[in-house]
Amino acid sequence: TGIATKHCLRDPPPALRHDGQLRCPPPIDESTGPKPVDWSPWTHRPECVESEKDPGVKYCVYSNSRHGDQGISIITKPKTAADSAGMLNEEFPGATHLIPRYRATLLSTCRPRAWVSWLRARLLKPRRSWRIGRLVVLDLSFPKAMQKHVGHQYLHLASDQLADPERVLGLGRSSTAAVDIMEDILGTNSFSYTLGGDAHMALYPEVARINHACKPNAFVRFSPTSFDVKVVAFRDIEAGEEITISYIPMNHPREKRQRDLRRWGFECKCSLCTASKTEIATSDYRREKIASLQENVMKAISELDGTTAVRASYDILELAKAEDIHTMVASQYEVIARLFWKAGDVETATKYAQKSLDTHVELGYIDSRPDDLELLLKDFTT
Ligand SMILES: C[S@@+](CC[C@H](N)C(=O)[O-])C[C@H]1O[C@@H](n2cnc3c(N)ncnc32)[C@H](O)[C@@H]1O
Repeated sequence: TGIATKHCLRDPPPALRHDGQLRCPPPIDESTGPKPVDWSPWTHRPECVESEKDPGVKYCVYSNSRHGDQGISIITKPKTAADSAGMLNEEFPGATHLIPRYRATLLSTCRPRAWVSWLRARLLKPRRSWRIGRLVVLDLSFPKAMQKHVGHQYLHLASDQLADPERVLGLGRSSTAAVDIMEDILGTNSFSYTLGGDAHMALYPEVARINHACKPNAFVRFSPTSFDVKVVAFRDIEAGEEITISYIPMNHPREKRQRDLRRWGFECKCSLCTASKTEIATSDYRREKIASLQENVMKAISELDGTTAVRASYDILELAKAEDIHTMVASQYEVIARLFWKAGDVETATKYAQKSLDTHVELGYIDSRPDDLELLLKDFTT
């Protein structure tokens, strides 16, 4: 049932602030009441529908059209919305790397539906990022729980309640199966996103403008505490160079990457996929070798053959470096650390654990915290 938000204390005196009951809980469904009600933190009355397949399970559209500059709409279960409402008040921590002037450049050069590199950098340094928020978030179980036309109706409502629905409607569309424009836009442009522990899809209209490359120069980092995302540069991106991200895991050979991307509705034309035959063969050779060495590591671990596991892991590390798969380099340091830890060599394990953390921080994947190493080593023992 709904909660009458009018009667709760919006700004309790400091002495009472510890008592959560006195605060306004976020309204969770459409039955809160028809009259002037403070829907805070939502700007619209949440519209809800019961699952066809699972009676009793409800999904609602929650919108705040003033969040950021484009608003936010979330289609999810009431509990997830209530639990995550606090994220609306948060910003991505560590905002020191922002390059605000990017916004103007990005928006003015926007060319919908063009594959050509519309998104160009002025100059982006490694670990420098540009912060973006405002989106549509959709619980992945929602489309399966609804009749198609009901699902589409709620998707349209979610888009209509944003500050500028045109920003969503102007996005590229490439699905062959979708029957509805919003379904196509979400399928073409959204990311997997976890909210309240459940799988969701998230659409960030600005990130959606970034093309895929199999050797990208940037990646998207999601905030754990807010709805913001950052686009972080892996390396210096020159003025005029296109900003690219990878839509898929970065360590696969060309054929597998093309297969995966066809599911997104396109044939990849990035520089790696269109390189010379020799370059593609060289890259595929290394990536296939990484995959077979990973199998060797697993086999050696199951046979308690630490020496073989460590040797194969070093080989993977070198191949990942040669292929510029930065994320794999960082995680491979951790694999090596864990193998040494298992073998009882705490000193070497600690050295590689630190290298893994440093590489993640250098890449901008994580922000450095004083207890990082301690926490990682603790994880080795559990
Ligand atoms: C998320 S959108 C990217 C932005 C889009 N190019 C735009 O201008 O709005 C994904 C679509 O961009 C195109 N695209 C992205 N990366 C590509 C690539 N590496 N090769 C070919 N097409 C690509 C495909 O049409 C794909 O369906």
